[in-house]
Amino acid sequence: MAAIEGAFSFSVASVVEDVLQQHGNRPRGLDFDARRAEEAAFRRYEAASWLRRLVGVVVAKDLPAEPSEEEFRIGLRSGIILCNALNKIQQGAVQKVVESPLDSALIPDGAALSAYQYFENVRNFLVAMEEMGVPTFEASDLEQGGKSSRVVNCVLALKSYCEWKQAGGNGVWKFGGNVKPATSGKQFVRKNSEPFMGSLSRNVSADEKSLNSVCLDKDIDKKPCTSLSTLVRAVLSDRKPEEVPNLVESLLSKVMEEFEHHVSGKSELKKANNSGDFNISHGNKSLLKPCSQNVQNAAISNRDGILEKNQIYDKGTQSRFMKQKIVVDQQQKDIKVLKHTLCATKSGMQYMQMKFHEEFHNLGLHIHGLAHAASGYHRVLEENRKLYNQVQDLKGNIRVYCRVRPFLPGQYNQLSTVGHVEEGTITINTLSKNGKGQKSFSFNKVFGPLATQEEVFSDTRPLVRSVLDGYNVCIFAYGQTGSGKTFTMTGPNNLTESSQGVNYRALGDLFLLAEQRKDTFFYEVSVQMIEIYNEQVRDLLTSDGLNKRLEIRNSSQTGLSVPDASLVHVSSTSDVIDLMNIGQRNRSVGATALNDRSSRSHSCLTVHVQGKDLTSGNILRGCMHLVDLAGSERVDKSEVTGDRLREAQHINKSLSALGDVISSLAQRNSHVPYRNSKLTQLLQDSLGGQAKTLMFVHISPEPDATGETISTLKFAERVATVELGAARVNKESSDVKELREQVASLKAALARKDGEPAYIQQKPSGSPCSAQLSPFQPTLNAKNVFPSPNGMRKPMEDVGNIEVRSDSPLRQKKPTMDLDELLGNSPTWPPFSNHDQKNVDDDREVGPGEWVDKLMVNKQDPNGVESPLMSWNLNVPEKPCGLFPANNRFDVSGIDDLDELDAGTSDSSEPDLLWQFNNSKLGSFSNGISPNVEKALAKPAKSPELRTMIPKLGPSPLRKAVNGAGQGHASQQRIAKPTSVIKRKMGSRK
Ligand SMILES: Nc1ncnc2c1ncn2[C@@H]1O[C@H](COP(=O)(O)OP(=O)(O)OP(=O)(O)O)[C@@H](O)[C@H]1O
Repeated sequence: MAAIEGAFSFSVASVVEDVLQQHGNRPRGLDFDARRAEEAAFRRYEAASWLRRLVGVVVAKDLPAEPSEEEFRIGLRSGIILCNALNKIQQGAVQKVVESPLDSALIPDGAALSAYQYFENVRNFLVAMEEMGVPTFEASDLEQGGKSSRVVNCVLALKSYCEWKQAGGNGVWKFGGNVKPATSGKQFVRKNSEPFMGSLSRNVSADEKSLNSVCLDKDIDKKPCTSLSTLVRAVLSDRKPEEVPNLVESLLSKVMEEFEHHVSGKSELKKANNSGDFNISHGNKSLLKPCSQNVQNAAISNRDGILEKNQIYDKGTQSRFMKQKIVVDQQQKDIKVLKHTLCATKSGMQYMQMKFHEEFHNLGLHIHGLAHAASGYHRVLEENRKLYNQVQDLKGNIRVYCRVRPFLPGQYNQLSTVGHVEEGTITINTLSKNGKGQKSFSFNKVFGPLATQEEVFSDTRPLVRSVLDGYNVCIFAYGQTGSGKTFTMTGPNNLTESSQGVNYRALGDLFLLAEQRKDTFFYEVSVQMIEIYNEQVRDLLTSDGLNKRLEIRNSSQTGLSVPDASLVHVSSTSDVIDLMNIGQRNRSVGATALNDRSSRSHSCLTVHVQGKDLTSGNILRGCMHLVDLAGSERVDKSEVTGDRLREAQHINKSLSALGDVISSLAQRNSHVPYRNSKLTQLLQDSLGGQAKTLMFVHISPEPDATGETISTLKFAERVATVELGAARVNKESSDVKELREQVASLKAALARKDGEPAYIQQKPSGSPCSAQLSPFQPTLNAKNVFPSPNGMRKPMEDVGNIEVRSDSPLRQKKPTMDLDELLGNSPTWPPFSNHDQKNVDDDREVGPGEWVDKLMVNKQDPNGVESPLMSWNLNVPEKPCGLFPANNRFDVSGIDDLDELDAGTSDSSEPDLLWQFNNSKLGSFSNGISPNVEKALAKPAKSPELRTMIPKLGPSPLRKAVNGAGQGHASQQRIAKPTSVIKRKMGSRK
């Protein structure tokens, strides 16, 4: 029976029950319900233990090995165990298993989240089972008690499917049991015994049975069979023997009926599924007998139900499929559209890329062109700047750099008076009657408030360096008090390397360059430091310097304007720093509480450079004045008294003298009033000579200084227009030459009288110079002595700050006829080393006629020929009848005020002299002396004594001087004074 039951998978117990009911006597003592429950429990245990085995106890922790129906339901309610089991059998059958983070037992049934998760899992499980063709249950079966039998059936069907797969099952697995497909199993279940029959009749397929037989060793598998035979035996045991055959017959026929019903149901199902063969493992059609109408009807209705279900299922699937197809079609269409769009976008992008490249290329070309134009523009600008500077150089203009001081700490919230600063232009915001205005000024360079000391110096460097090439250089700082003059020239009080001013940097640069040139030149650098306070010149390098009054001598042969000031040899920047510290200390000694000396005095650091050319032996001399002027502001004299008033007067005097000199030079006046102040005297060589001059004009940014700022800038603009003589040199040179020739004629006349060599006496009428040159040409390098024809500013080597070799005749002719020098007994500069000291000593020994040398050195013959003066010098000086006393001194008795004399004799500039000269109508004179010369030469001398001497100048006095030992001092003066005057005039053009 058990075999039959197993083979045909329907419930024999229910058949027996039916039969007994038909026979009207239900077996006593038989508890069918208990049996059904027992059977259901066995099946549940089987399902549970299979699940536990399959998914592991850990995953199936909520599922006991032998669960009650409630435990079984709750254990599987989350769907996790089911899904995991299914995935174990068919990987990926349930794509996503929602694992509940909480123990499902702890979650209240009504918890929305867990309910949703369970539902998700269970639904996914059921769908997958459906797709596999495995009988399923309804999700609600897990939610309500009493329906777990269908779940058990489903699990056991899955188990059967698993075993089929494990046994190498291929193709489509066919379920052999008469279990309803997915949703409702009611058609297959008898109404009156649903719970029991559910557990007995469903899912016990032949396959399952066979699989069950595999597990025969387990008691659980034997129990249904055992209980069935026990049931039959129990039923038959209390029957009378005559009842047994009937009972058995009806029992068998009932079994057959059930069997046929089962078979026909299967076949219907098979047909409905178009599967062709009905899977009956041990089925044998010959065994089938005609079924009763009921069974057939049931089977038909069952089949219809299946078909209907299948149709519904198919329809659902189809509609789902259709929907999916529509979606897929739509998506494909979309993809096509997208592809098209992508293509269009791609080609658009390519086009744009191409265009971009094209434009980029064009832009590159454009930028290249612009860059080229810009560099060209910059080149042109640079070229312009160079040309401008060259023109300035050619014209000999004073360079003017303007520097704007930044606001000092605590002033930052003020509005600057400086509107705009460009390369060479500065615009000042002004306040006028008409409201706000602007005024622009142009200079060689303008440094804004942010300019560093290094930047300022870098534009000054070339000028400084030319000192080593033998130029005279003057750099002076101008501006009102507190505008930053000292800052630029020296630096701030707390000096650092980066804040060092022009003075330190200039000296540092000189040493650096001297070092670089040491293979070709030997340089010696010496320094003087003076201040002009209240029109008194004081030495800042000696402690008692403030008490000693020094004199300024522009024509000093030594090249020292203030020969009496200490001249200290320096060989390094640190030497300079030490010296400047001494200078600053000495300067501050003179300061009082009321009077900051730096604001009230002019200070001047003068650097003297002497360089010896190691190959030619030539000596270059250059000097550089670095001047920090007193504050330029106009002092209202009514507001100050006493010392302050005196200071103000002196400052005003010296600065207005500077202004006068500048404007005289700017207007090319014949008279330039250098002598009106010590300052202009000091700067005479730099302002009117062939020096390179740079003025730093400083302005403050404060609005209340606008008035001073404007007047400062106006002054500076006037300074910028001044031409330093180069243009005048050409013109003046020819005149000077003429003068020289006339003097030479005088000399020749003298010589003739004294039986001088024939070449002197035979002076050609046309050119007095040319006839006298030849004998000296071998010993005199005229090229180094005479000015170049174009009159351009030249290195001192060319224009006069040069000494030729010590053995040169020129070297021996040192001018000492300057009045100041004659009177001042000035020290020799520079303190050269031994071999040079000899030359210096030689210089001292040179006596009469030295002025000629000075004249020669400073003014060269444009034709490059030797001047007749030279020949005169070479022949005359050592004669006992010398024109000048050997001690180089005039008899100046009767000239009380040296300043007066000085001013009288050298107040005029060279143009002044020339003007006088032109007016004197020099041209022809008999006996080598023109009356005009007398006039011209006599004019500058203020002393009546000197003036009375001039008319006597001529052959006779000279002759007297040469011949007559009795010619006293006076006659020497008569000659000397005019020549001295000439020399001074020439010397002033140095
Ligand atoms: N370019 C600058 N950058 C920073 N500070 C500056 C600058 N120029 C000047 N100063 C500062 O301004 C103040 C006045 O400057 P400085 O003493 O150089 O003026 P000055 O014109 O020399 O005055 P005086 O006429 O009294 O000598 C100082 O404190 C100085 O450090």
